[in-house]
Amino acid sequence: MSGRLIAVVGPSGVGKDSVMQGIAAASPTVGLVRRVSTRDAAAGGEVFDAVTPTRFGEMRAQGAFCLSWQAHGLSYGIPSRVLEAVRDGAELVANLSRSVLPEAQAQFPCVVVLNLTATPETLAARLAGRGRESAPEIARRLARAGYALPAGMTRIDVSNDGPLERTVTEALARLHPVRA
Ligand SMILES: Nc1ncnc2c1ncn2[C@@H]1O[C@H](COP(=O)(O)OP(=O)(O)O)[C@@H](O)[C@H]1O
Ligand SMILES: O=P(O)(O)OC[C@H]1O[C@H](OP(=O)(O)OP(=O)(O)O)[C@H](O)[C@@H]1O
Repeated sequence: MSGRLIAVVGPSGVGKDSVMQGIAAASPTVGLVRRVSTRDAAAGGEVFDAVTPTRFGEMRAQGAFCLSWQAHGLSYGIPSRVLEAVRDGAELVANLSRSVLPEAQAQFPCVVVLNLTATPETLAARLAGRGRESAPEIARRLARAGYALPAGMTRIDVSNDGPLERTVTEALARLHPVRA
């Protein structure tokens, strides 16, 4: 039986990486996808595989990614083995751009979108607190917060305005409902 990709999406600073890590830590059956990105390896935060833009282009040309996109002046890729693992039955959680959701739906046997939300005030405070981006870069990320999600996908909306543990508990309860 094929598995499922849990696509975690939402505006910059909403807590995608934090919630993904919480889900993987709390649920031994859910695996965490490690992205490839041209972001500086020393940037901190998310654990990812850092490559140069040239290497990223080579990898994409060689079919190393099942999904890839550009945002914030950076390139991001999901390794092709992720698609193979889901086809083989794995349940994996990945941080995706909202712009690649239709492509993810077309490629993967099953996708559920975990859409995280937070108020603009929360987003601004979290990005400033994270300290990974400059003030102009934070402003550009906040301007993208309202990016629309495609219709017609299985989607779970969860607020991450409150404590992280509460968000993780609610997300897991809705991803893995207990059947009587
Ligand atoms: N529920 C929460 N409460 C308080 N701080 C949070 C919460 N979720 C995430 N954060 C913090 O907010 C910042 C942005 O979180 P991050 O996971 O990097 O978001 P994203 O991946 O969506 O940009 C980080 O510093 C993180 O520790
Ligand atoms: O099209 P969007 O849905 O706006 O997403 C654009 C990009 O922003 C996020 O990247 P990244 O994790 O580098 O940034 P973030 O941690 O600030 O969200 C997300 O994972 C996408 O790669």
